[in-house]
Amino acid sequence: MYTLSTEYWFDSAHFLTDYNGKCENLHGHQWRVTAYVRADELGTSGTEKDMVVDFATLKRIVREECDALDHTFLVEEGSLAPSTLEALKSEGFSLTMLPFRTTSENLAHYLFDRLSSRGLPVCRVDCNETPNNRASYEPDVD
Ligand SMILES: Nc1nc2c(c(=O)[nH]1)N=C([C@H](O)[C@H](O)COP(=O)(O)OP(=O)(O)OP(=O)(O)O)CN2
Ligand SMILES: [Zn+2]
Repeated sequence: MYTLSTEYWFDSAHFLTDYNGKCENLHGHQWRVTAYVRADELGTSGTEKDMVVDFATLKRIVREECDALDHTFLVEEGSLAPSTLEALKSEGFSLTMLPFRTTSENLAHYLFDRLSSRGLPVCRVDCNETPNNRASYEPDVD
């Protein structure tokens, strides 16, 4: 089994709905994302001979997914009044509407699905909310 990983990051604002503490307030993180791809066998020909995936491809896709979230306000759908959303948009703020509570666990799962849908043989995604606090998502494989 071969495993590759690459790391990238995005800076975003969020708040946690139904949180009894400071994280219910709007605040920001630099989320650091580590994506792992895995294969039993290496490529046999062309650019990806003896590779799981070309690092250039892996880096590009992970960066594109992180850049899509970077410097946006991650908003859980239904967590803000429509008038608030309109006011934020009218001020020119970039919002990313997400159908889940914006925990690091859910963001790791979301990014896993995004990377998988783009054809990467992703096996795990880590999402560090702070240098010390990390959530990982990896599906059951049985
Ligand atoms: N399991 C999870 N717990 C928490 C999450 C999460 O995504 N998954 N998220 C938060 C908040 O986003 C919060 O911003 C994190 O705050 P905190 O852990 O307090 O981190 P700080 O670095 O700001 O802590 P200090 O030690 O106070 O500096 C909460 N929990
Ligand atoms: Zn937070």
